[in-house]
Amino acid sequence: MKFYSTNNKDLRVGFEEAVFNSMPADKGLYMPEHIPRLDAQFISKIDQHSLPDIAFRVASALLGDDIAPEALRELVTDAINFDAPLVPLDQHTAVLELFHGPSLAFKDFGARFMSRVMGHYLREGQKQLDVLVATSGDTGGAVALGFLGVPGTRVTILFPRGKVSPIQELQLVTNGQNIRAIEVEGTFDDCQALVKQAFADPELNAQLRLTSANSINIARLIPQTFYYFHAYAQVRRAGGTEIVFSVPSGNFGNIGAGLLAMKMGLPVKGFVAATNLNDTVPRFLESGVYEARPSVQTYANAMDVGAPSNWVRIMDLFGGDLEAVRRVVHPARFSDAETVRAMAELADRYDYIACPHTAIAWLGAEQFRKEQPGDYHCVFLSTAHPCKFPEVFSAELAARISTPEQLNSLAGREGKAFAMPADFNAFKTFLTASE
Ligand SMILES: N[C@@H](CCOP(=O)(O)O)C(=O)O
Repeated sequence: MKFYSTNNKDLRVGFEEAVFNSMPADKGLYMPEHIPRLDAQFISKIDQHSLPDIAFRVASALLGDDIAPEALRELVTDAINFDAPLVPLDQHTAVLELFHGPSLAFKDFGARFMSRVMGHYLREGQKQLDVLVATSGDTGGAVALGFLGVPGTRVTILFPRGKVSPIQELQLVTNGQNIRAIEVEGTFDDCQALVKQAFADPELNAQLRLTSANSINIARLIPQTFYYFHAYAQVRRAGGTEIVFSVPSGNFGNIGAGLLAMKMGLPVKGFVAATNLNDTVPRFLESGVYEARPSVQTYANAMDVGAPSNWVRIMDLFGGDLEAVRRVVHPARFSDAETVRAMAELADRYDYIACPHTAIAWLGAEQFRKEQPGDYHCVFLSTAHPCKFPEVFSAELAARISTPEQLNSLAGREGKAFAMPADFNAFKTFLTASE
């Protein structure tokens, strides 16, 4: 499979180059040159397949022979070694829990797959790979665990100071070994802009072998399609056929992967793009005017993104046709007050404790059902375990949050983060000084 830049379809590169270069020099994003359709037979019998099986089929369709089948199967099975169960709340609504991996967030799908793809291509004696990642909360922790101790790699995580939850911060700053963290005086958008500027800086790229672990990297996006097919398989087992997915959205990689899955043949009735008050995309879908605004801090901090990177990919998937996007992607936005009320309602009505991001996705599903009643299944995505955000819950609800074993490894750990202004020269000096 070749990958083109969304800014120049004539620029085509192989998978390995797309992964390591992460972002084309023209600042577009890489997309597969054609979207393969999965075999209709396979889709019709998908309920007979396990998550690793589905993941292998989808990855093979997207990568062709870029990675040999046996190696790809091994890679996928090793990366996706945890489940993504669909938990029913009522007859027509279910939550897809994507937080059962090591960092307790859906980012483990992308980070684990990507680190293994890079491992597959890395050769001894090559220049050290400098992996840069900007995070608003969850991506950094997943990437850190994905690369911890991987020889030949060094990871630099940038996060906005004081804007991630205490547990997320521990996941970012306590890794040691080949993982370093920088707390940036600014927002996630500042962190993301610094990282993108680094990829566009010729001097830096002559000195260091830089790569991105954000969802601008196509290797982060591909594995996120797996769980949409897996959700469909589970809905089919429960006797359903038609699905609306409600996706908590920040950088728009998650819903972008869902739309890619749909283009590959996954039967979907529609998607809800559910945001917090960082609503650049809902505003765009409503008004047709794209205006990225500086992000504001909310309880659903991982979605505090003002300039979502992956929106260009979504427009590209629909050939730039906004009306076509609008037919499939339904916008929804919710305030902190609505989010907290939804968390309490989920607990009361269903005895389900959801993190703020998940609660926003549920609100999106509820809103869609009110607008378009019907016999379809609403699947809302749970992107992080609630134990990452105890401070957002009332004391009574916080006491009901389960403690997954993944949390134990953080207990009593001391961390370290370098403080830095949102200034490119300071970032560049940091990267080169510690070469
Ligand atoms: N929501 C993310 C922000 C980074 O987005 P990504 O799509 O590049 O992973 C986070 O939790 O850090």
